[in-house]
Amino acid sequence: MTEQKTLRLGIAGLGNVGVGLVKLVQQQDKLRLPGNLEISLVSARSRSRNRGVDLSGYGWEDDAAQLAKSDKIDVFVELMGGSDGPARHSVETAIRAGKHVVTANKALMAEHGAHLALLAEEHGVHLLFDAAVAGGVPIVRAVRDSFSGVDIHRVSGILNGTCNYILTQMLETGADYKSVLKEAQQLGYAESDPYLDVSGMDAAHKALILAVLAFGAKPDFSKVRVAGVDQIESLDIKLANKMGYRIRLVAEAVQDENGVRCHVAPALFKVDHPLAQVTGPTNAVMVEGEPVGRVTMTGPGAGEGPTASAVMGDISRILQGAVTAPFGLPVSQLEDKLYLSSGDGPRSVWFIRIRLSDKSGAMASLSNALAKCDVSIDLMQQDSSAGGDGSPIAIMTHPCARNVVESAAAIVAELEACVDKPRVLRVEA
Ligand SMILES: NC(=O)C1=CN([C@@H]2O[C@H](COP(=O)(O)OP(=O)(O)OC[C@H]3O[C@@H](n4cnc5c(N)ncnc54)[C@H](OP(=O)(O)O)[C@@H]3O)[C@@H](O)[C@H]2O)C=CC1
Ligand SMILES: N[C@@H](CCO)C(=O)O
Repeated sequence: MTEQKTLRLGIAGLGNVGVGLVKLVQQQDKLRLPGNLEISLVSARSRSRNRGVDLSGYGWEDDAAQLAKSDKIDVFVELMGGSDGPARHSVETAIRAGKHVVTANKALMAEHGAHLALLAEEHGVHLLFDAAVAGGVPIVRAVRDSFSGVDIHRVSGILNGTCNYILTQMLETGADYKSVLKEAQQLGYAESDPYLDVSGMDAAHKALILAVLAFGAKPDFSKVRVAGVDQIESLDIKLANKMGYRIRLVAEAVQDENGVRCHVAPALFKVDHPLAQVTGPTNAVMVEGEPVGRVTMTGPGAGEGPTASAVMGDISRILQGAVTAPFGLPVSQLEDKLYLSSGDGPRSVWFIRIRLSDKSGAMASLSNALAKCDVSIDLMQQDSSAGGDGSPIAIMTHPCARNVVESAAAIVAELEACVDKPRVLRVEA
């Protein structure tokens, strides 16, 4: 029998995920790892903070980049976050020093992934990031490795646990946006800057990583169209619900004749649609391609334990050996094929939420404005119980292009009877 390999870890970042990883390493006897792990060095900003785990046996390094190149480690685990600054610097330092790297940092991989992957290829080290997309769901590994024999045409789903938690809690408990976001932060789902979550940026980082893995697209974050949930109000969720829909933040990367388009936006799904049934911090990712058909993976997308388990999966892979290109294909083979879709895009049904003043003629001016732009109304719902300024009205249109409905919304916004900016959301088939 061959002797079991031992890897020495250096962990930079002892927040939600870092502490989760330390706990897992401390319980490694219960796991099925193909070797042994030792934590040699750890780093965080505050050395004195009580983190609820015993760190007394590990060396401490104030500077993550010093830790990254220390002779005392074999694997650098980056769990600090941030697309630049210490995260980027220390990962580069580790790779240049010949250390394997594991990171959960999607912002870093989306914005500098090609550069870091090339560096890792040149130095013959692992750069693994399974935790960066969908937390505990092993979708990175599945798309990169298991589906490398599949001609993928679409990857889509719910990729941000915080937003999904906010959207479901606001509906289920009636709580307001701010208090639910605070809960998501307390539960360890949100980024240290939660703007990244609610603006859709975090899901966009993840969607871009999936686009690189699924389509061999060269990463370019400026080619991702992003909208978040920060503009969604309880009223929108309530009106959508009354019409039999749920709002979800959906991310998608699709290959078509023009290349690969990648976008993130809130959209409405019928209550019986599988994505409408994904609640709380759960993520769901659907991969469609030939000859496999459609595969959906669902599971906890955020939080200490699930994310740490994904980091541990990557460390376990390093124990197994064989270094492969971080994105599956070598960086030299990634192609410039991401493109920003134009406004006309595929035709769709749209949900428009408007607040109209209670003056006579208000409804007539609204339907005239929509008719002028060729936006035809399929269903209309009024919520007289909502209170506040104006009467909330929700409309489902007949299918039309995005630029058509957006021009109509801009004209409606200028009507004297319109109290605030109309909300326009795509209704998914
Ligand atoms: N939370 C989650 O559910 C998930 C998170 N991720 C990713 O994992 C990474 C970590 O997330 P999370 O644990 O939630 O973040 P936290 O904010 O909880 O923790 C960040 C940690 O990094 C430390 N840190 C920050 N700057 C430095 C620095 N310059 N040098 C050394 N340490 C530093 C902080 O130190 P201190 O504690 O002293 O302030 C803290 O311990 C991020 O990239 C995130 O996007 C990925 C998937 C899921
Ligand atoms: N903030 C992220 C963490 C997991 O990547 C989320 O809520 O999904």
